[in-house]
Amino acid sequence: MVSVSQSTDGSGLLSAFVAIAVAFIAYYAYQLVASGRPTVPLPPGPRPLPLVGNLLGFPSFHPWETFSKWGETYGGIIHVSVLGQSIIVLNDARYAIDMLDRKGALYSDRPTLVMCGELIGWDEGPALSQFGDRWAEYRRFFSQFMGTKAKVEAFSHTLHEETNAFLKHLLAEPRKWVEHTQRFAGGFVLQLTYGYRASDPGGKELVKLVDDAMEGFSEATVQNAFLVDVIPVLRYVPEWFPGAAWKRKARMYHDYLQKMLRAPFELVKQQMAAGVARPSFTQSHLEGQSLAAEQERIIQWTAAGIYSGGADTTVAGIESFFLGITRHTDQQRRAQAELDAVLGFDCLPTLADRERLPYCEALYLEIMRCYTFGPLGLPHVVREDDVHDGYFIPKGSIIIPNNWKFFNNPKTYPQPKTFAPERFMGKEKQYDPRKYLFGYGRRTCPGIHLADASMWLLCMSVLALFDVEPPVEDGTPVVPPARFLDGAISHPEAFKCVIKPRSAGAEALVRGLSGNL
Ligand code: HEM
Repeated sequence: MVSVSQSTDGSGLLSAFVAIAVAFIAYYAYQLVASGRPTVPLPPGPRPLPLVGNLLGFPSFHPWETFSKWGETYGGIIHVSVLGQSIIVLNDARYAIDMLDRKGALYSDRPTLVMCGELIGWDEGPALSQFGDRWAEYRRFFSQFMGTKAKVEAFSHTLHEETNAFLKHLLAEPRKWVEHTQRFAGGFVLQLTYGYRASDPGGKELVKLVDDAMEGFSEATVQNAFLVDVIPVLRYVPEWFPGAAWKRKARMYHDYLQKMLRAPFELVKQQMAAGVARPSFTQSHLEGQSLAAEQERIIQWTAAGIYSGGADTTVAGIESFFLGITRHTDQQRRAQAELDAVLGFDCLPTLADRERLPYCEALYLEIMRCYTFGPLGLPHVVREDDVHDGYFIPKGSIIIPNNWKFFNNPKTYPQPKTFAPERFMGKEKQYDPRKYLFGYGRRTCPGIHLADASMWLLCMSVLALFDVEPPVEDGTPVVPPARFLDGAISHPEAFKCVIKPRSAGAEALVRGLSGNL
């Protein structure tokens, strides 16, 4: 042990200082090695409180707006912590591409969501599975089924049939357009996955099953919407406990999910046994196979992943399109003029016409950007410690890409508050919003081609044959506000619009269409 007071000539003092400094350095180095932390700082962010971190300031309403405000102070990458859980918010798309896309092997896990994953049961399915063998198996099935535009073209007959049915419903009962949209989106994926039509007996009930189950998914994936995600030990609270209504909700959504997984699947099996099953994803994987229980469960979940992944998201996209064209009737007219010029009056577009309709395409993309229904996508988790752009990203951090902010970045989209489809035309074409909206890296939405084809065809068919306008009160159009609900998939708030066929010819065309009514 070194005693400073015993030294008389100063060299003892010096060696004592050196010894203390060496001890400090050794201790600090040990701490770094033990914790594995490099000597770089965390990304900046609002100051955390002891123990709870940023829990109190963490937004539960429209988090993308608060995240964007934080961005004005702290920049493109922000660190916050909630009860010791690191959360990294990305406000600059460059970070999302560099981290989630380019370092995909590191940034492709999912957070453990106690409510949505463990209690309701979604953690067994593709969207919340951790990066690993089972998840890779799901992705392999998705890719075989719908991984390219060419594969999706094989579904175009079914898509046209369901679009026709939608147009007929729209003509008959225009006020129920949201209900028709749900039926269209649910009905289309129902056919692909199980060969069952929404118009078949019991079809409506099957579509409702997915809506009920997806309501639980959407509600429970909002960051910290349920206290049990913040304080996991609450998972042990019994249902009868005062204030545990959320626990009963978890059971209700759990039951919906199990029903959604099993009911259509069992139906296909029964139909196959009776020799009346139509071709579908499920039928093709069961035909002539004797599957072990685990393999059967994977097929069941993959089918449910297609069915549930496609229904609610597509509805939100189509609702946003209706909102966009109701609010921007001049642009709606210009798109209709292009359709008339390219296809002729009272004609329906097909997927093959897409490239000949650049303004329609630009309108579709600008609505995705301005009226985004996927403001935060789904969160990723980093598997190991990382250093990115000089910042330390601790293993297990939840990464949230703030798509809403990306879509409002004036560097990528000049004058972002201006609705300008032209930004997606010509040589100066700006960044395609689908690159953000459908997620990142290895977890990029596997339904991207299917969703894009089905939304585009339905939206363009509506434009070709219907006018969609704001309601008129006292001689003045009442333009609906652009307000969105919370949720991983964010639907526009209910709004009114007036939908009429564009001409007698358009009406006659719709009446004559064949479709699964
Ligand atoms: C407008 C429609 C859609 C949007 C905006 C959308 C968006 C997304 C997003 C943002 C993710 C998370 C990506 C990430 O983690 O970075 C995702 C994942 C997923 N989507 Fe979609 N999606 C849509 C339609 C569909 C369709 C039609 C299907 C199936 C037919 C589908 C199936 C899935 C599945 C299974 C996952 C989980 C993938 C995984 O975690 O590996 N989605 N989607």
